[in-house]
Amino acid sequence: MESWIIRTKNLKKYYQLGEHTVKALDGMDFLVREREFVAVIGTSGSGKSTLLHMVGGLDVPTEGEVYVDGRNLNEMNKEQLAVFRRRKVGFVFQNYNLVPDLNIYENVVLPVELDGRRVDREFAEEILEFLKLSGKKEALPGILSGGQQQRAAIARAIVSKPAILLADEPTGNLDTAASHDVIGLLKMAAKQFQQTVVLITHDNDIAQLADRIVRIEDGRIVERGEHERRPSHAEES
Ligand SMILES: Nc1ncnc2c1ncn2[C@@H]1O[C@H](COP(=O)(O)OP(=O)(O)OP(=O)(O)O)[C@@H](O)[C@H]1O
Repeated sequence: MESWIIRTKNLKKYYQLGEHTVKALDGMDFLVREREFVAVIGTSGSGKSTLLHMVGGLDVPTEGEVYVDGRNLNEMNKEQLAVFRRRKVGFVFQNYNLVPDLNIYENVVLPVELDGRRVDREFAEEILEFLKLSGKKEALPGILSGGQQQRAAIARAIVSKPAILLADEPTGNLDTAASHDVIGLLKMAAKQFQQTVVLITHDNDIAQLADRIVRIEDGRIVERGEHERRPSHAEES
């Protein structure tokens, strides 16, 4: 049996702008297997970010359902959703969102501390080493390159041991070499720490690094990429 860690059912998100209805998502059945690395591509305005926000519990749908790790997000209240976001999901955005006054180590462990949990120092060090940031622990974000800052943001997303990582154009501010470096490391880290990744990108070359590419247009999936290479665990099951 397939094991879907993310499953949306007839997902719709409509925005009313005066007389006009913007159908950002228009009946989307988006499926991701456990530990899969999926790239979502599509033109500007096709609904990619909206989809990611729904899956990450950052926004609520107009209609339809979102299941993550067997739980229906629609059935969660505000507090449950906040806990879900803190524990189940790691977000990586285009602009890194690092706190400028905290050093890299402090930035990376901040979400765990804010969640009132004990920091697993050894795990944090392991991730930093994995992402080639061991030498930058004491550095403030401002002196790091874009690629290093994004790797720190990825370390921060992974350190709370979420089941899924949601990355919205994480290479949008990086050059080609840094982009490939960051996504290559993200992929290896996700494998190492057994996480599922959904990556939004405009960049076809970057998308090729994923296990599967899903293409969306006008709030609908137009290509599921099922012919693409599957992750080894899915082949085994
Ligand atoms: N809060 C909002 N109010 C009104 N319309 C919105 C809102 N958020 C998104 N939209 C519209 O929904 C559609 C999908 O937006 P979305 O940001 O998901 O697209 P995208 O594929 O991520 O685009 P991009 O690649 O440019 O980031 C667009 O037409 C956008 O203008």
